[in-house]
Amino acid sequence: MNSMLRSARTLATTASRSSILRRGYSSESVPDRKVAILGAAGGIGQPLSLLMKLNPLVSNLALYDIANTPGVAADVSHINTRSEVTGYFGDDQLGKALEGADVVIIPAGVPRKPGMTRDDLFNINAGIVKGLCEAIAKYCPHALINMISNPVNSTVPIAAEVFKKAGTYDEKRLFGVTTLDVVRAKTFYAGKARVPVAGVNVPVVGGHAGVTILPLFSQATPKANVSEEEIVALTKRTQDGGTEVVEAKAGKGSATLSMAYAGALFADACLKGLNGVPDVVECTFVQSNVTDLPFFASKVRLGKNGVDEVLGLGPLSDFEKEGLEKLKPELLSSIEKGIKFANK
Ligand SMILES: NC(=O)c1ccc[n+]([C@@H]2O[C@H](COP(=O)([O-])OP(=O)(O)OC[C@H]3O[C@@H](n4cnc5c(N)ncnc54)[C@H](O)[C@@H]3O)[C@@H](O)[C@H]2O)c1
Ligand SMILES: O=C(O)C[C@H](O)C(=O)O
Repeated sequence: MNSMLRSARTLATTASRSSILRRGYSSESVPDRKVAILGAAGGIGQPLSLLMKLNPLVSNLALYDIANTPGVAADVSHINTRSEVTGYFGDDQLGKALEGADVVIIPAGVPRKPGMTRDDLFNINAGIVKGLCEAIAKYCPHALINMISNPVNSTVPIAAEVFKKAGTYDEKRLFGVTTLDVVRAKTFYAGKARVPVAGVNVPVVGGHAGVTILPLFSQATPKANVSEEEIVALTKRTQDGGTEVVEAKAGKGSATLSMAYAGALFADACLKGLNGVPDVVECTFVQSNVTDLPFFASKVRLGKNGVDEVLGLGPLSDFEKEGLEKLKPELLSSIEKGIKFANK
């Protein structure tokens, strides 16, 4: 029995070491990193907590929610990976959850039901995000913020305004998580192009709601014989991906598992950037000069201070150019709605 336990322990240690080595580190050089998840007991929060517990770049995992985090934290903490896990709940414990955090991931807030748009979540989620960002400004003003709560097109501008008021705003550290759009675009493209999904890349730009989600299939790799008609259908399916899940869940919420996966990918990219791993590039919704809109999702190089460089759009097809012009009014109005709310 003892020898069985020993081999299991050796396997876990070897797995964790080799995954660190795969990420470009020597096993001695991985710095301590604290990640806080706000909304950790929710549909996204729980599987995201699990995935972040499996990430060897995390040394301290703080799980915060208004309730139920002690159970989630106790459960996840038994997994034999690197990070220490602590559960926090209620306003009184928010400061402790945030103190010293390098990355704060925010999936707190209500999800959609069939028939709703993401903007229909604004009235509840805007207040939740505002309150959480006020606490972030106080307890971990230098953390990288990964905003998942919808409507992302408005919650990111709300966060920016809260940080500006507190005097802590750094545009390099605030990210709207649009990785799920990229994950979907890759999956749908691989299916149509009949290529192995593992090697597929598709940038997705714009925002994170309906037509503001603009996948750039003209830049998808590997190149494949996909007709214009199929590109139109792939674009629509990517834009409606969230709604597809909301309808399939029929009142029981929106994407949680694929979102947890996407959120974990993006947080991992942020941690790698912080740790100085070169050439970490992800699409994300950030303060931007790429278009005339103040916030825009595009490829971003991540570095030791968060955003290292916001990359341009590259060549667009006529269909994508048209999509870009179409998305601007809606995206601008969602951004302005967020800014107005934060300043009222
Ligand atoms: N960015 C994206 O691509 C993407 C994808 C999927 C879902 N979402 C959004 O993520 C959000 C969460 O979705 P879900 O399915 O996990 O919802 P959920 O209702 O299952 O979980 C939300 C959690 O947030 C918690 N919460 C509420 N107020 C809080 C506060 N003030 N502080 C801390 N926690 C608080 C709740 O207690 C709950 O546990 C929704 O707004 C949803 O639209 C975004
Ligand atoms: O669609 C939603 O409401 C959730 C999320 O934004 C998604 O894209 O799945």
